[in-house]
Amino acid sequence: MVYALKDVSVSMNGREVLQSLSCTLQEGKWISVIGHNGAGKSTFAKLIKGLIPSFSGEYTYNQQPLPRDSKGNMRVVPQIGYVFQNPEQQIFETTVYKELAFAQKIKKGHTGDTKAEIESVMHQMGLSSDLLDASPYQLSGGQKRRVAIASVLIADPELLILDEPTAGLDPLSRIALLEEIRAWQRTKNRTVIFISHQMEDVAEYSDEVMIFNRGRLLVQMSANDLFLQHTAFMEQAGLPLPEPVQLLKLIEELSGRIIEPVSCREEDIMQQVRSVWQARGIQHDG
Ligand SMILES: Nc1ncnc2c1ncn2[C@@H]1O[C@H](COP(=O)(O)OP(=O)(O)OP(=O)(O)O)[C@@H](O)[C@H]1O
Repeated sequence: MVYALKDVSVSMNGREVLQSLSCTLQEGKWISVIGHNGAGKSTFAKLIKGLIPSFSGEYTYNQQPLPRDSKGNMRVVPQIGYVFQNPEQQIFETTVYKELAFAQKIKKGHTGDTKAEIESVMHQMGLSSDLLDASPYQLSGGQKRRVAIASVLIADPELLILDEPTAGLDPLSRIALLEEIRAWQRTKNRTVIFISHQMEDVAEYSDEVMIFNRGRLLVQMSANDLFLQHTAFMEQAGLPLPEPVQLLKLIEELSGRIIEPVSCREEDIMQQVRSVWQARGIQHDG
């Protein structure tokens, strides 16, 4: 599956909020979307989901135009899941089970094995089945967020949009949640569009990164290329580098050596940094 935009512009209240946007979203990729407040990230996500009825340019799915209604307006794309910011605010059923059963019914038009599917999605999101009878309001913030995400995953979307899914979570809950989403994505080979202001998470999880700047897509490239080779794009957008990359640059400066980690993930960077450090220690000892 490939979603593609070609020369798309979006105007709202007479102002162009996305300009000449062209990109492709490939199957099985974790694509992070970064940029300052107001850069156009959420508008891009809504556009992909089909929530923006009218725009100029082309939006295709597997090279075919996406369906429109009789007035030519874009329709909501059902196979895309959208987790809005603070999704737990949209939980309204009295138990976790009812919330997920409701989501399953409306999103999937479902009449099959409700309970088994609900338990499976709970498991994917690291939630115990013991919580099925609990009121969502008894859950912790992290658990509530997971239930809200599970209610989107239950429709088995082929592309999942997450708009700042970890906002307000503590560091441990944040990592646990992202790990669960990554496990889901990898097992099913799904595409994730991840909007985030946390550059460390972006470096850790992304295959590709899209930088938005003032309504324009500045660049779409692999996370490794962006954070290890082409950091000028981050400077151009006024965005900070992930902390491990900042450390890498500092050590390079201090050691006078170019360090080439295999990826921009923290573990790979720290491994290289440690070996440079150790090599210097041995030199000093000698
Ligand atoms: N319904 C609307 N009507 C008019 N302008 C809008 C509307 N929705 C968004 N905008 C404008 O479009 C621009 C992009 O907004 P958008 O929400 O896409 O930014 P963002 O990058 O997601 O920001 P943030 O990081 O704060 O969520 C902003 O200037 C915003 O004010």
